Amino acid sequence: MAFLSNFSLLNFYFIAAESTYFFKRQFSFFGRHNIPHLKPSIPFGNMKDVARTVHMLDRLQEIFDKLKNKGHVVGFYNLTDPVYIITDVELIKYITIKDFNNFTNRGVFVNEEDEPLTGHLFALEDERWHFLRNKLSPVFTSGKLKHMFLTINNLSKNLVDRFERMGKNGETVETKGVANRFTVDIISNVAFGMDANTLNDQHQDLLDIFKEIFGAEGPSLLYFFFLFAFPNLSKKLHLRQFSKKICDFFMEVVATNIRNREQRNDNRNDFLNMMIQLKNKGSIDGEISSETKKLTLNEVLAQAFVFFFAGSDTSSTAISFALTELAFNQDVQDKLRAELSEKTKDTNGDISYDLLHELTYLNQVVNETLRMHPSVPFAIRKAKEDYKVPEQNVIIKKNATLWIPIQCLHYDDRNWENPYKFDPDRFNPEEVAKKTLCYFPFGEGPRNCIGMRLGLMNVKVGVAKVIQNFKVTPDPKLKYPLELDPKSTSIEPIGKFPLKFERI
Ligand code: HEM
Repeated sequence: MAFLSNFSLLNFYFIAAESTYFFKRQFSFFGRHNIPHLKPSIPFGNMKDVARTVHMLDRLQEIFDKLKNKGHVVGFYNLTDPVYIITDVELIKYITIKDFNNFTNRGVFVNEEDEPLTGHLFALEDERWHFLRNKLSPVFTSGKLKHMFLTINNLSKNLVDRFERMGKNGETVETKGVANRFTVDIISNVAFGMDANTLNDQHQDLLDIFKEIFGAEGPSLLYFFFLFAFPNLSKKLHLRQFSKKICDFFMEVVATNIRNREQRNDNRNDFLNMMIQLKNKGSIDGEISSETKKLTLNEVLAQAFVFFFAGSDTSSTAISFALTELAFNQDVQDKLRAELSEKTKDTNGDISYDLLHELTYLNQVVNETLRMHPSVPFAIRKAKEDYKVPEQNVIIKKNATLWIPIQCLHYDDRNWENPYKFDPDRFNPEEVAKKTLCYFPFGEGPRNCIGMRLGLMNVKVGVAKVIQNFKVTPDPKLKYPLELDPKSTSIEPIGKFPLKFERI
């Protein structure tokens, strides 16, 4: 017994010494490389209390504000992983555009053997990313978007009906829940040709999956940050990004739709058919392409999945924040409604694809929403080789992770006057023409958001239709300025988005 307890004691000392060495080494990284940073704490680095009492974005903002004048690159410990935060707009242009070859990848979790759906555009690297990006870009040309617009416009009628039903008699509506249904219906339709109709309470299965990916039912935020920080270790440990249930569901639904279309020779002009063409012929009908290598079925399924994953919550988050800001800023809401009435007076309220692009104030409102509440608050890159930061005595080390803190840059008072005020006039076309904006809601460079125009269309149509039909006001319980809910895996205020919709 004595021997055993001596052995355990030795083991204990050994593990304690090893851990102390590990943490000391990890947490001295920025000190050794002369990068400004805030003192980390063991074992969470700069993530102490995050996802419990502090929102991740509030912590990032605190670090950015304290250190932004101390260097173009500052340090942040995501758990024990040192992450370089870029605070300078010129350097962001270097990283995302000029020196893109050194920062092509994100270095995020991919495990195609265990989870084929992780082999998607957002996560893939180098040649595989390049091949798929080239193949998928024609999906978002103007002609194809016009076609998608018809779907979105039709679904917006269901959106209005649902707000009307739920908001009857002055009831408060949790707006994000409804906006989620709208964007799930859109993306399911355009990405896998499925008439989900969740706005009319059909396909609860899709909503359950959505909630498992984005909601409280899914893994905690810290789990995702672990996958982010240690993608290779996570792969070795066979950790999953998405549960087997989610993967099986998607693979079954999309593969069945593909099979049915192939059997029926159904040549609908939509996203799924473009993917079927890429799988069977290597190119999309009517598009000139020098590369005719075909996509595999798994590649098609993973891309359909990433469109759902990257396209639905981003758009519904933006719609929910836009309506909430409009509820608290009635003057802006009135001005937007006046533009919509004026521009649609000859069309009986209908908005066509071309008219949508003439709605300048709507554009300003959506831009300002994405400035204050970017649905993707930071972009990620990984350095392939050591990188000397231009005009600074700083080296970004090979294999390091970089974050471009989109949201912090949007609140940076070096670039924006009165940044915490919701003011769509900052995007007035004459103002915009005068200066280069520090504005990255869809990222930057060749690796920017491929679905930008579709995302903007979803948000604009959703917001326009609601404001044409309802006066939107906040539930008295909702605090303004909005405070983010630290525990939520989505970006949402404490108490979510409770609003009232009074029919006009
Ligand atoms: C308001 C809506 C949206 C916002 C704010 C948004 C934002 C972003 C951002 C910031 C990135 C990272 C860019 C970078 O690293 O430089 C991104 C990437 C991406 N987004 Fe979006 N997005 C939206 C909608 C969509 C939609 C509708 C789709 C597809 C249907 C989509 C698909 C993607 C994909 C596939 C990537 C990875 C691109 C690549 O690595 O080549 N997004 N998005």
